[in-house]
Amino acid sequence: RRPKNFPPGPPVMPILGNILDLSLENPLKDFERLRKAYGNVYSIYIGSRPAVVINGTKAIKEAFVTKGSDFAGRPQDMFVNDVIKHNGVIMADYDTVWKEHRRFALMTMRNFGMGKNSMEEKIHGEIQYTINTLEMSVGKTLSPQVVFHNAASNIICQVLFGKRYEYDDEFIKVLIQCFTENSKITNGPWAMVSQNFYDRKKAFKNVKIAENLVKRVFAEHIETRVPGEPRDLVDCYLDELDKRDGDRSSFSMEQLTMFALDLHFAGTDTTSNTLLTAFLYLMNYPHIQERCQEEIDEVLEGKDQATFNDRNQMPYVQAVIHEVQRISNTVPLSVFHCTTKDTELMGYSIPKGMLIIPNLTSLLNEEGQWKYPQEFNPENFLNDKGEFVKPEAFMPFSTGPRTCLGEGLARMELFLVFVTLLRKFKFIWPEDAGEPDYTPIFGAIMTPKPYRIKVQHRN
Ligand code: HEM
Repeated sequence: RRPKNFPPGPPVMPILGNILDLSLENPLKDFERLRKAYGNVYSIYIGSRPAVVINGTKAIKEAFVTKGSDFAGRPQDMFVNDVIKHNGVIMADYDTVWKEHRRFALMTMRNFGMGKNSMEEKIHGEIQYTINTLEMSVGKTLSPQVVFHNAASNIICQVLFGKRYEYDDEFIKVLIQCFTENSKITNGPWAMVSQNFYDRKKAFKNVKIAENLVKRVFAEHIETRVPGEPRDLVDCYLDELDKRDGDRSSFSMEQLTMFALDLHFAGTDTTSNTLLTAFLYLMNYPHIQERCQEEIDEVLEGKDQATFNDRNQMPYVQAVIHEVQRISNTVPLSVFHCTTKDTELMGYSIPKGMLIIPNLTSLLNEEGQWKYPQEFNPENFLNDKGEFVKPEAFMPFSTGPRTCLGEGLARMELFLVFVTLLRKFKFIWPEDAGEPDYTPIFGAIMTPKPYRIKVQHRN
């Protein structure tokens, strides 16, 4: 039975809890059904473990902004915590390790954002490889999955390791295989219910392989670095290690390993799947693609390449990119949180250590927030004067102290890739491709179903 004043929810079965109330293939519709039945804050039992599901702008803001620190923990007793040996930043609890590493990552990425070797230049450098690949397919069709995945992976590799990798490079191939397998193992349908279902050995082995790979890159860095003259995030971390007192600092080579893997993992599939969604819709809404191209041509006339600042002169393009992010629902249930102390939410009592599921999907078509909640329509982000506006419910990166650490980088990537490719190419839905299927494949990160694109040069 639920404790007094605990959020309501469906009746609980012994051992299984509410697991039969949720489709294990895709529970998003069930979460919405339960929201309608029990309100924006409700509870479910995953096996014998209670969890509070938070829905809608008002409750999400109260939890993660107004009571940010109360809701900023991460569960520490899940299988994934063991697999990553409690290291890294994504699953770190609300503690000094998390605070110091988060601050370090934000500061380092900001510093690389400026100057000659800036983030913009790194992104443009990588886009050139994407353009070359597309050039080879002009007039033909190609599968864009690998192209966008490769681009997103290489941009984050440039930031972390100062280099890019060809897609068939052993380093990147094996690293991605380890991530993909472990995502399946730790997020699999029964993963939350019982650890007996996990392929535990395989998950630990994959982490070991990934760790050894990045450790080799660190060894190269240690050999070739000039202290105080960092080339990338790994060099910055090594400088930081020099400065800190080894015993009392939360920085260590062990932490660096999972930290780097975390950033690569978090920065690759998220951005590449958003780009995949963008091009899926642009091909099937050619009038939207053309209107973007008109605006891009006008603003960039006489310029070699776009800068991130150009977005301020492109309200329509901005609206389309934001609408793509809304519709793609890339991280549908955010990353699970955990309460750091006994607290209250919307009048309910929530004890310390409670598993919290932020249902970001509930914001996508929330009543009163969107002009056209059920359709792909950039008007959702434009006011009557055609100016770009961002409704409060737009939170694909979550909100509060744990909000996505890579938001700045992701937004810059999305804008520069989108604008540069649309300026150069026309993207066409192949004649023999049939009706597009917009329903994504459910996962911790949503993925559009595989599709092909036809590329043409613009006149
Ligand atoms: C379109 C792209 C992206 C989306 C939609 C996205 C979304 C999210 C979301 C929803 C969270 C969970 C926040 C929370 O727990 O409240 C998150 C966390 C995180 N993201 Fe992203 N992300 C994207 C790109 C990136 C990139 C490029 C990086 C790499 C630098 C990154 C690094 C992280 C990290 C490290 C966290 C954990 C933050 C923490 O626990 O303090 N993300 N992201």
